[in-house]
Amino acid sequence: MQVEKYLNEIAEREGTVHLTLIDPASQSPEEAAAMAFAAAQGGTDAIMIGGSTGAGGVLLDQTISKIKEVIDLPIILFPGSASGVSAYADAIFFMSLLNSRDINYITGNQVMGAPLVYKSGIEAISMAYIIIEPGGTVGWVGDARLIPKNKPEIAVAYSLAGKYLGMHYTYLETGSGADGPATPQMIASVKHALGNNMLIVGGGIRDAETARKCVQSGADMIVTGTVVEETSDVTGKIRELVSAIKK
Ligand SMILES: CC(C)=CCC/C(C)=C/CC/C(C)=C/CC/C(C)=C/COP(=O)(O)OP(=O)(O)O
Ligand SMILES: O=P(O)(O)OC[C@@H](O)CO
Ligand SMILES: [Mg+2]
Repeated sequence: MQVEKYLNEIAEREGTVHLTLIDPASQSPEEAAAMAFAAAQGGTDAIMIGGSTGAGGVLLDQTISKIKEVIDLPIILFPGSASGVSAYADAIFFMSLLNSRDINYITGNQVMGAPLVYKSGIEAISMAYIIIEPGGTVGWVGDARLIPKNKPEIAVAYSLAGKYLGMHYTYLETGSGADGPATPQMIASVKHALGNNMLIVGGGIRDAETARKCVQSGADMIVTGTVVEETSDVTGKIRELVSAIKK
């Protein structure tokens, strides 16, 4: 429970958690380590590692070990499949894509990955993963029945189902590189239904204003990936986002 406790305590103390997503397929392990170092300087709380395509094996392990050489922040796996499990990480978002049509994303990869998580001793953090329009690559890969962005009640129903199944975290995802995150109305409705359960929001968050709106609507944690990959000043960008969302 160490990493989950760490995140929940930050949410409690500072109002919000900032997570930086690094895709091991997008750059070399050394470049990933430089990004993670810069993100840590900017005040991010933890690093998420994953991608919807080709994010496993030696490259994943090396990326995590290089990052661990330069920072002390928790490294949390964000797996696109069972091959996204690595013993080098501290924890894994052990998620089920609740609105997938494909059983492999609901329980299949989890069954293949669970023994690896058990053997490696990394911490599993249970999470309901819910994909909203437009959904991006992850929506396509995960064969999600995308939730229309103007239908908060459907997102609420999925979030409650996840909570009643015992999942501690709920992730509202619009897809990496989306035009924006879930609407304030959807975030507010879902958080209201979840109560104390943690709500993560990600997809298309690029600036302080958008991040702040998510948090004011009820997000407990904000994920940014693309903006960090694209900026030339990672520390400055993270600092901008972090100072917008923390109290
Ligand atoms: C718990 C275990 C072992 C597996 C879970 C498997 C599930 C449910 C996967 C959900 C569907 C999926 C493909 C998720 C990928 C999550 C992810 C890492 C998305 C973001 O990746 P980016 O690399 O930013 O996006 P692109 O792929 O678009 O670049
Ligand atoms: O790359 P971005 O758009 O920041 O999205 C992050 C995350 O929600 C993707 O899983
Ligand atoms: Mg990617």
